[in-house]
Amino acid sequence: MEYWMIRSIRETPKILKDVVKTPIDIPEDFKRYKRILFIGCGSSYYSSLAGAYTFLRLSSEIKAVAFPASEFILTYSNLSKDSLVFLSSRSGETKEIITAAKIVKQQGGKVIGITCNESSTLTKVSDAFYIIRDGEEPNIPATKSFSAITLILQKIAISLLNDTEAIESLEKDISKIPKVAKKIIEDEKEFMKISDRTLANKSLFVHLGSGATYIVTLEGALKFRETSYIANEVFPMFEFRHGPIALKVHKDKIATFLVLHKTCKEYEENIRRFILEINDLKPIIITNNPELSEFSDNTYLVPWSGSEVLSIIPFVIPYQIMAYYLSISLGHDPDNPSGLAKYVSNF
Ligand SMILES: N[C@@H]1[C@@H](O)[C@H](O)[C@@H](COP(=O)(O)O)O[C@@H]1O
Repeated sequence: MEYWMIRSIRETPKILKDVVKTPIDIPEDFKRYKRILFIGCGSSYYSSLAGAYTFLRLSSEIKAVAFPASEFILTYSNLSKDSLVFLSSRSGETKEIITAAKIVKQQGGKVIGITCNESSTLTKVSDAFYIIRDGEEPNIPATKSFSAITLILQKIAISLLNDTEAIESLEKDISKIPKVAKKIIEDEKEFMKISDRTLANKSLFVHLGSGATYIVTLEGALKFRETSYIANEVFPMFEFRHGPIALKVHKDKIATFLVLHKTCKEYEENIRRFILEINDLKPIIITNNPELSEFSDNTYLVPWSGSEVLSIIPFVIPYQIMAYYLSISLGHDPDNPSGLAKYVSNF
């Protein structure tokens, strides 16, 4: 039996094509804001991290930061004073998001909503909004909607940069993402094999990433938690050496994912040494650097040659597919994970 989750993943290239074509028309008076907040819950929080990361890497003028909506409400709401705030929510109904929108407006900030649900409460409380057409998913774990929300946030961030040349080159990269996504999805069987070979019978998944791929590993770990109920730990790659490496005593029970975009040559040697250091964990390596593939029998070479900042979508799709097949092989229903709802309606 085939579940909705895999069908949604397969629809990713199609909805990304629409996002690529979506015109970005931020109202002129919103552009004066020099602080930008990205807020979401669950997968939409990780998309929000991608939005903030885009500014962090590419702009020295605009200060951007991402929060889970609950943390914004409890601790950081004063930051929305005079800020432009992107609130992302697939459903547009998550209660923390709606509460956050009200706080932002009370504080004099502007709210831009990003959602797949045009008739949602979020669109009603936003000053402006973007709709992801066909982004709604019958499956509870977000897949194509995660990619689409991530892409629109990154597209918006890029449109607000002050460097025409950089914008042009990044937009070229953006236009390549749907095709690359399609190519990766054609490798579905490969991920099924990795999942069968390596993940069954493990009780802890450890994920190591850096920069954009750190965000990928956060979302990837959430997919495994949601669909397979397995414990997952996520670390910026080299942080693993500062304590968590002690987990190696359980090496037979751990599946390790090393998810890496090509880095500058200067640090390649450090990465090689690190891979040797964790060799006994037999990492699954997901990378676009062919030179790292020799380090494991379990490697997937991501066909992405564009900017590191825009690598989140190409790198996350393998994770979504592996999570799907693991859930199936464990006999779970990936569309309706136990105890989870599409969105949380109370706060
Ligand atoms: N179980 C779901 C998550 O899978 C989802 O990511 C989150 C945010 O939902 P939304 O993006 O609709 O606000 O809500 C629930 O917790």
